[in-house]
Amino acid sequence: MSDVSAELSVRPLSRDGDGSAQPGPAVAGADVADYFALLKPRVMSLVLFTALVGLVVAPGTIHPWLAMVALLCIAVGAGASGALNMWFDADIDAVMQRTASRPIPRGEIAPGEALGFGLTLSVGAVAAMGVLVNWTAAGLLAGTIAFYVLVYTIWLKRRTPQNIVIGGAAGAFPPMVGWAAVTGTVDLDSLALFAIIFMWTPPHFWALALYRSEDYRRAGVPMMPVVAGGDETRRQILIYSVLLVATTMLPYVLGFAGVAYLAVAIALGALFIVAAWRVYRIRTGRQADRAAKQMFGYSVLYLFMLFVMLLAEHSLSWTGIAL
Ligand code: HEM
Ligand SMILES: CC(C)=CCC/C(C)=C/CC/C(C)=C/COP(=O)(O)OP(=O)(O)O
Repeated sequence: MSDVSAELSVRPLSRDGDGSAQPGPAVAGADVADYFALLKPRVMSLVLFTALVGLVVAPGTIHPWLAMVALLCIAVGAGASGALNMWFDADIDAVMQRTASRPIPRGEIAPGEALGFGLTLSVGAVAAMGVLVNWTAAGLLAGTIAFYVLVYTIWLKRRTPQNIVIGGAAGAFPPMVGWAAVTGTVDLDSLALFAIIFMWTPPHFWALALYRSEDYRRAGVPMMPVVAGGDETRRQILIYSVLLVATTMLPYVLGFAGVAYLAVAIALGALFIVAAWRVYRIRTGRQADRAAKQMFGYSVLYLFMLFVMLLAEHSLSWTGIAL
Protein backbone atom coordinates (compact mmCIF):
# COMPACT_ATOMS: atom_id res chain seq x y z
CA MET A 1 0.00 0.00 0.00
CA SER A 2 1.37 3.40 -0.93
CA ASP A 3 1.86 6.20 1.58
CA VAL A 4 -1.14 8.00 0.15
CA SER A 5 -3.54 5.10 0.44
CA ALA A 6 -2.17 4.44 3.92
CA GLU A 7 -3.17 7.97 4.87
CA LEU A 8 -6.51 7.49 3.17
CA SER A 9 -7.25 4.42 5.18
CA VAL A 10 -6.84 6.53 8.31
CA ARG A 11 -8.96 9.48 7.20
CA PRO A 12 -11.36 8.51 4.41
CA LEU A 13 -13.35 11.33 2.80
CA SER A 14 -16.42 11.03 0.64
CA ARG A 15 -18.55 13.45 -1.31
CA ASP A 16 -22.15 13.67 -0.16
CA GLY A 17 -25.19 14.05 -2.40
CA ASP A 18 -25.07 17.82 -1.91
CA GLY A 19 -21.51 17.89 -3.23
CA SER A 20 -19.83 18.68 0.05
CA ALA A 21 -16.87 16.67 1.29
CA GLN A 22 -17.53 14.70 4.45
CA PRO A 23 -14.92 14.30 7.18
CA GLY A 24 -13.47 10.95 8.07
CA PRO A 25 -13.36 9.82 11.67
CA ALA A 26 -13.25 12.21 14.61
CA VAL A 27 -11.78 15.61 13.78
CA ALA A 28 -8.71 16.29 15.90
CA GLY A 29 -8.16 19.73 17.44
CA ALA A 30 -6.96 22.18 14.81
CA ASP A 31 -4.34 24.76 15.69
CA VAL A 32 -3.53 28.13 14.18
CA ALA A 33 -1.05 26.55 11.77
CA ASP A 34 -3.82 24.38 10.29
CA TYR A 35 -6.03 27.40 9.66
CA PHE A 36 -3.06 29.25 8.21
CA ALA A 37 -2.41 26.33 5.83
CA LEU A 38 -6.02 26.64 4.59
CA LEU A 39 -5.08 30.08 3.22
CA LYS A 40 -2.52 28.53 0.76
CA PRO A 41 0.02 31.06 2.03
CA ARG A 42 2.88 30.36 -0.36
CA VAL A 43 0.82 30.69 -3.54
CA MET A 44 -1.08 33.64 -2.17
CA SER A 45 2.11 35.52 -1.29
CA LEU A 46 2.88 35.91 -5.00
CA VAL A 47 -0.77 36.77 -5.68
CA LEU A 48 -0.46 39.53 -3.07
CA PHE A 49 2.78 40.77 -4.57
CA THR A 50 1.18 41.13 -8.04
CA ALA A 51 -1.66 43.08 -6.38
CA LEU A 52 0.88 45.33 -4.66
CA VAL A 53 2.51 46.05 -8.02
CA GLY A 54 -0.89 46.90 -9.56
CA LEU A 55 -1.47 49.29 -6.67
CA VAL A 56 1.92 50.99 -6.98
CA VAL A 57 1.94 51.25 -10.77
CA ALA A 58 -1.59 52.68 -10.98
CA PRO A 59 -1.78 56.40 -11.72
CA GLY A 60 -2.91 58.57 -8.82
CA THR A 61 -2.31 58.45 -5.12
CA ILE A 62 -3.71 56.55 -2.17
CA HIS A 63 -3.09 57.20 1.50
CA PRO A 64 -0.47 54.68 2.76
CA TRP A 65 -2.88 53.42 5.44
CA LEU A 66 -5.58 52.82 2.85
CA ALA A 67 -3.05 51.05 0.62
CA MET A 68 -2.26 48.74 3.55
CA VAL A 69 -5.94 48.14 4.20
CA ALA A 70 -6.49 47.31 0.50
CA LEU A 71 -3.58 44.85 0.49
CA LEU A 72 -4.79 43.26 3.72
CA CYS A 73 -8.25 42.80 2.17
CA ILE A 74 -6.70 41.21 -0.92
CA ALA A 75 -4.53 38.91 1.22
CA VAL A 76 -7.49 37.84 3.36
CA GLY A 77 -9.77 37.45 0.30
CA ALA A 78 -7.14 35.38 -1.53
CA GLY A 79 -6.58 33.18 1.53
CA ALA A 80 -10.33 32.79 1.98
CA SER A 81 -10.68 31.60 -1.62
CA GLY A 82 -7.94 29.04 -0.91
CA ALA A 83 -9.90 27.78 2.12
CA LEU A 84 -13.08 27.49 0.03
CA ASN A 85 -11.11 25.63 -2.65
CA MET A 86 -9.83 23.20 -0.02
CA TRP A 87 -13.35 22.75 1.36
CA PHE A 88 -14.76 21.73 -2.01
CA ASP A 89 -11.71 19.76 -3.14
CA ALA A 90 -11.18 17.84 0.11
CA ASP A 91 -12.09 14.53 -1.54
CA ILE A 92 -9.54 14.85 -4.35
CA ASP A 93 -6.92 16.46 -2.12
CA ALA A 94 -7.09 13.30 0.00
CA VAL A 95 -6.22 11.13 -3.00
CA MET A 96 -3.34 13.20 -4.34
CA GLN A 97 0.11 12.76 -2.83
CA ARG A 98 0.92 16.50 -3.11
CA THR A 99 -2.19 17.54 -1.18
CA ALA A 100 -2.98 14.58 1.08
CA SER A 101 -1.43 16.21 4.13
CA ARG A 102 -3.63 19.31 3.99
CA PRO A 103 -5.66 20.05 7.14
CA ILE A 104 -9.01 18.65 5.92
CA PRO A 105 -7.74 15.33 4.50
CA ARG A 106 -5.65 14.90 7.67
CA GLY A 107 -8.81 15.39 9.71
CA GLU A 108 -7.49 18.42 11.57
CA ILE A 109 -10.24 20.71 10.27
CA ALA A 110 -13.78 19.60 9.40
CA PRO A 111 -15.04 20.59 5.92
CA GLY A 112 -17.88 22.62 7.44
CA GLU A 113 -15.39 24.60 9.54
CA ALA A 114 -13.28 25.38 6.47
CA LEU A 115 -16.42 26.47 4.62
CA GLY A 116 -17.46 28.79 7.47
CA PHE A 117 -13.93 30.13 7.80
CA GLY A 118 -13.64 30.82 4.05
CA LEU A 119 -17.07 32.44 3.77
CA THR A 120 -16.55 34.64 6.83
CA LEU A 121 -13.16 35.87 5.64
CA SER A 122 -14.48 36.45 2.10
CA VAL A 123 -17.42 38.54 3.26
CA GLY A 124 -15.22 40.44 5.74
CA ALA A 125 -12.53 41.20 3.14
CA VAL A 126 -14.99 42.37 0.47
CA ALA A 127 -17.03 44.47 2.92
CA ALA A 128 -13.92 46.11 4.39
CA MET A 129 -12.58 46.87 0.91
CA GLY A 130 -15.92 48.42 -0.10
CA VAL A 131 -16.44 50.50 3.02
CA LEU A 132 -12.85 51.61 3.58
CA VAL A 133 -11.35 51.74 0.05
CA ASN A 134 -13.88 51.74 -2.80
CA TRP A 135 -16.61 49.55 -4.23
CA THR A 136 -14.95 48.97 -7.63
CA ALA A 137 -12.04 47.26 -5.89
CA ALA A 138 -14.50 45.43 -3.64
CA GLY A 139 -16.53 44.24 -6.64
CA LEU A 140 -13.38 43.00 -8.38
CA LEU A 141 -12.25 41.24 -5.20
CA ALA A 142 -15.64 39.55 -4.84
CA GLY A 143 -15.57 38.59 -8.53
CA THR A 144 -12.06 37.12 -8.16
CA ILE A 145 -13.05 34.99 -5.18
CA ALA A 146 -16.24 33.87 -6.96
CA PHE A 147 -14.31 33.09 -10.15
CA TYR A 148 -11.75 30.93 -8.38
CA VAL A 149 -14.28 29.11 -6.22
CA LEU A 150 -17.35 28.87 -8.45
CA VAL A 151 -15.96 28.92 -12.00
CA TYR A 152 -12.61 27.16 -11.53
CA THR A 153 -13.02 24.94 -8.48
CA ILE A 154 -16.67 23.92 -8.55
CA TRP A 155 -17.51 24.13 -12.23
CA LEU A 156 -14.50 23.60 -14.51
CA LYS A 157 -11.75 21.80 -12.59
CA ARG A 158 -13.39 18.37 -12.75
CA ARG A 159 -14.93 18.82 -16.19
CA THR A 160 -12.44 20.02 -18.81
CA PRO A 161 -8.69 20.16 -19.48
CA GLN A 162 -9.26 23.84 -20.34
CA ASN A 163 -10.07 24.36 -16.62
CA ILE A 164 -6.98 26.41 -15.88
CA VAL A 165 -7.06 28.36 -19.14
CA ILE A 166 -10.51 29.75 -18.31
CA GLY A 167 -10.39 29.43 -14.52
CA GLY A 168 -6.86 30.81 -14.46
CA ALA A 169 -8.36 34.24 -15.09
CA ALA A 170 -9.06 34.30 -11.36
CA GLY A 171 -5.35 34.43 -10.61
CA ALA A 172 -4.90 37.25 -13.12
CA PHE A 173 -7.33 39.66 -11.42
CA PRO A 174 -5.36 40.67 -8.27
CA PRO A 175 -3.24 43.41 -9.95
CA MET A 176 -6.49 44.87 -11.28
CA VAL A 177 -7.89 44.85 -7.75
CA GLY A 178 -4.78 46.67 -6.49
CA TRP A 179 -5.04 49.12 -9.38
CA ALA A 180 -8.74 49.78 -8.75
CA ALA A 181 -8.00 50.43 -5.07
CA VAL A 182 -6.12 53.54 -6.25
CA THR A 183 -8.12 54.67 -9.27
CA GLY A 184 -11.58 53.22 -8.61
CA THR A 185 -11.57 52.12 -12.26
CA VAL A 186 -10.70 49.30 -14.64
CA ASP A 187 -8.18 50.67 -17.15
CA LEU A 188 -6.54 49.30 -20.29
CA ASP A 189 -3.17 49.39 -18.49
CA SER A 190 -4.48 47.23 -15.65
CA LEU A 191 -5.92 44.84 -18.24
CA ALA A 192 -2.38 44.44 -19.59
CA LEU A 193 -1.24 43.16 -16.18
CA PHE A 194 -4.23 40.81 -16.20
CA ALA A 195 -3.24 39.56 -19.67
CA ILE A 196 0.32 38.79 -18.57
CA ILE A 197 -0.78 36.55 -15.68
CA PHE A 198 -3.53 35.02 -17.80
CA MET A 199 -0.95 33.88 -20.40
CA TRP A 200 1.50 32.82 -17.69
CA THR A 201 -0.89 30.47 -15.89
CA PRO A 202 -1.04 27.60 -18.44
CA PRO A 203 2.76 27.09 -18.67
CA HIS A 204 3.03 27.60 -14.88
CA PHE A 205 0.44 24.98 -14.08
CA TRP A 206 0.91 22.45 -16.90
CA ALA A 207 4.63 22.18 -16.12
CA LEU A 208 3.61 20.99 -12.64
CA ALA A 209 0.79 18.83 -14.02
CA LEU A 210 3.30 17.01 -16.27
CA TYR A 211 5.29 15.62 -13.37
CA ARG A 212 2.22 15.24 -11.15
CA SER A 213 0.00 13.64 -13.80
CA GLU A 214 -0.25 10.37 -11.85
CA ASP A 215 -1.80 12.32 -8.94
CA TYR A 216 -4.42 13.84 -11.23
CA ARG A 217 -5.14 10.55 -12.99
CA ARG A 218 -5.73 8.82 -9.65
CA ALA A 219 -8.02 11.63 -8.50
CA GLY A 220 -9.92 11.62 -11.80
CA VAL A 221 -9.18 15.30 -12.50
CA PRO A 222 -9.04 15.92 -16.27
CA MET A 223 -5.86 18.00 -16.38
CA MET A 224 -4.26 18.41 -19.81
CA PRO A 225 -1.53 15.71 -19.48
CA VAL A 226 -4.12 13.15 -18.32
CA VAL A 227 -6.60 13.86 -21.10
CA ALA A 228 -4.49 14.96 -24.06
CA GLY A 229 -1.17 13.35 -23.10
CA GLY A 230 2.31 14.71 -22.40
CA ASP A 231 3.20 15.60 -25.98
CA GLU A 232 0.15 17.79 -26.55
CA THR A 233 0.66 19.44 -23.13
CA ARG A 234 4.27 20.22 -24.02
CA ARG A 235 3.17 21.73 -27.34
CA GLN A 236 0.62 23.93 -25.59
CA ILE A 237 3.15 25.02 -22.95
CA LEU A 238 5.44 26.19 -25.74
CA ILE A 239 2.65 28.07 -27.55
CA TYR A 240 1.49 29.85 -24.38
CA SER A 241 5.09 30.68 -23.47
CA VAL A 242 5.61 32.51 -26.75
CA LEU A 243 2.26 34.31 -26.34
CA LEU A 244 3.23 35.19 -22.77
CA VAL A 245 6.51 36.80 -23.77
CA ALA A 246 4.73 38.82 -26.47
CA THR A 247 2.14 39.92 -23.89
CA THR A 248 4.84 41.12 -21.48
CA MET A 249 5.72 43.81 -24.04
CA LEU A 250 2.36 45.50 -23.41
CA PRO A 251 3.40 47.62 -20.39
CA TYR A 252 6.16 49.16 -22.52
CA VAL A 253 3.92 49.56 -25.58
CA LEU A 254 1.19 51.18 -23.48
CA GLY A 255 3.75 53.51 -21.96
CA PHE A 256 3.55 52.62 -18.26
CA ALA A 257 6.88 50.79 -18.23
CA GLY A 258 10.23 51.92 -19.58
CA VAL A 259 13.22 50.55 -21.45
CA ALA A 260 14.70 48.87 -18.37
CA TYR A 261 11.50 46.86 -17.93
CA LEU A 262 11.51 46.01 -21.64
CA ALA A 263 15.10 44.75 -21.54
CA VAL A 264 14.46 42.61 -18.46
CA ALA A 265 11.17 41.30 -19.89
CA ILE A 266 12.99 40.21 -23.06
CA ALA A 267 15.82 38.53 -21.12
CA LEU A 268 13.49 36.77 -18.66
CA GLY A 269 11.19 35.84 -21.54
CA ALA A 270 14.02 34.33 -23.56
CA LEU A 271 14.85 32.09 -20.59
CA PHE A 272 11.16 31.19 -20.23
CA ILE A 273 11.02 30.06 -23.86
CA VAL A 274 14.26 28.10 -23.45
CA ALA A 275 12.73 26.34 -20.42
CA ALA A 276 9.56 25.59 -22.42
CA TRP A 277 11.62 24.38 -25.37
CA ARG A 278 13.53 21.98 -23.10
CA VAL A 279 10.24 20.63 -21.76
CA TYR A 280 9.05 20.23 -25.35
CA ARG A 281 12.18 18.36 -26.48
CA ILE A 282 12.91 16.18 -23.44
CA ARG A 283 9.91 13.88 -23.29
CA THR A 284 10.93 10.70 -21.53
CA GLY A 285 12.54 9.46 -18.37
CA ARG A 286 13.72 11.32 -15.33
CA GLN A 287 15.18 14.10 -17.45
CA ALA A 288 11.67 14.92 -18.68
CA ASP A 289 10.37 15.31 -15.12
CA ARG A 290 13.44 17.33 -14.25
CA ALA A 291 12.88 19.72 -17.16
CA ALA A 292 9.21 20.16 -16.15
CA LYS A 293 10.16 20.78 -12.50
CA GLN A 294 12.72 23.36 -13.56
CA MET A 295 10.13 25.05 -15.77
CA PHE A 296 7.62 25.17 -12.89
CA GLY A 297 10.20 26.58 -10.48
CA TYR A 298 11.35 29.13 -13.03
CA SER A 299 7.74 30.16 -13.79
CA VAL A 300 7.33 31.38 -10.21
CA LEU A 301 10.67 33.21 -10.19
CA TYR A 302 9.89 34.65 -13.63
CA LEU A 303 6.58 36.26 -12.64
CA PHE A 304 8.11 37.56 -9.44
CA MET A 305 11.08 39.14 -11.26
CA LEU A 306 8.91 40.64 -13.99
CA PHE A 307 6.70 42.34 -11.42
CA VAL A 308 9.72 43.37 -9.32
CA MET A 309 10.96 45.20 -12.39
CA LEU A 310 7.67 47.09 -12.80
CA LEU A 311 7.79 47.97 -9.13
CA ALA A 312 11.44 49.05 -9.22
CA GLU A 313 10.96 51.29 -12.22
CA HIS A 314 7.97 53.04 -10.68
CA SER A 315 9.51 53.35 -7.23
CA LEU A 316 12.66 54.87 -8.67
CA SER A 317 10.72 57.25 -10.87
CA TRP A 318 9.17 58.67 -7.68
CA THR A 319 12.66 59.58 -6.54
CA GLY A 320 13.41 61.20 -9.88
CA ILE A 321 15.84 58.44 -10.93
CA ALA A 322 14.96 57.09 -14.39
CA LEU A 323 16.01 53.54 -15.20
C1 HEM B 1 -5.81 28.77 -11.81
C2 HEM B 1 -4.55 29.15 -11.85
C3 HEM B 1 -3.46 28.42 -11.11
C4 HEM B 1 -3.30 27.09 -10.91
C5 HEM B 1 -4.20 25.97 -11.38
C6 HEM B 1 -2.10 26.93 -10.11
C7 HEM B 1 -1.65 25.73 -9.62
C8 HEM B 1 -0.61 25.59 -8.75
C9 HEM B 1 -0.30 24.39 -8.06
C10 HEM B 1 -1.09 23.10 -8.18
C11 HEM B 1 0.78 24.63 -7.30
C12 HEM B 1 1.46 23.68 -6.35
C13 HEM B 1 0.96 24.09 -5.00
C14 HEM B 1 1.41 23.18 -3.93
O1 HEM B 1 2.45 22.55 -4.05
O2 HEM B 1 0.65 23.10 -2.94
C15 HEM B 1 1.17 25.99 -7.51
C16 HEM B 1 2.24 26.58 -6.91
C17 HEM B 1 2.47 27.91 -6.94
N1 HEM B 1 1.71 28.84 -7.58
FE1 HEM B 1 0.18 28.48 -8.84
N2 HEM B 1 -1.55 28.13 -9.86
C18 HEM B 1 -2.35 29.07 -10.44
C19 HEM B 1 -2.18 30.41 -10.42
C20 HEM B 1 -1.19 31.03 -9.70
C21 HEM B 1 -1.06 32.46 -9.59
C22 HEM B 1 -2.00 33.47 -10.24
C23 HEM B 1 0.02 32.69 -8.81
C24 HEM B 1 0.62 33.98 -8.38
C25 HEM B 1 0.51 35.07 -9.07
C26 HEM B 1 0.58 31.42 -8.45
C27 HEM B 1 1.69 31.25 -7.68
C28 HEM B 1 2.19 30.07 -7.29
C29 HEM B 1 3.36 29.92 -6.43
C30 HEM B 1 4.21 31.05 -5.85
C31 HEM B 1 3.55 28.56 -6.23
C32 HEM B 1 4.66 27.87 -5.44
C33 HEM B 1 4.20 27.61 -4.05
C34 HEM B 1 5.26 26.85 -3.28
O3 HEM B 1 6.36 27.34 -3.12
O4 HEM B 1 4.93 25.75 -2.86
N3 HEM B 1 -0.18 30.44 -9.01
N4 HEM B 1 0.30 26.56 -8.39
C1 LIG C 1 -7.61 37.96 -4.53
C2 LIG C 1 -7.89 36.54 -4.82
C3 LIG C 1 -9.22 36.01 -4.47
C4 LIG C 1 -6.92 35.81 -5.38
C5 LIG C 1 -7.03 34.39 -5.79
C6 LIG C 1 -5.97 34.16 -6.81
C7 LIG C 1 -5.98 32.77 -7.35
C8 LIG C 1 -7.23 32.27 -7.93
C9 LIG C 1 -4.90 32.03 -7.36
C10 LIG C 1 -4.86 30.65 -7.88
C11 LIG C 1 -4.19 29.81 -6.87
C12 LIG C 1 -4.15 28.34 -7.06
C13 LIG C 1 -3.28 27.56 -6.16
C14 LIG C 1 -4.85 27.70 -7.93
C15 LIG C 1 -4.79 26.22 -8.04
O1 LIG C 1 -5.91 25.63 -7.50
P1 LIG C 1 -5.98 24.07 -7.50
O2 LIG C 1 -7.22 23.68 -6.80
O3 LIG C 1 -5.83 23.52 -8.87
O4 LIG C 1 -4.67 23.71 -6.70
P2 LIG C 1 -4.46 22.62 -5.57
O5 LIG C 1 -4.54 21.29 -6.24
O6 LIG C 1 -3.09 22.93 -5.03
O7 LIG C 1 -5.54 22.83 -4.56
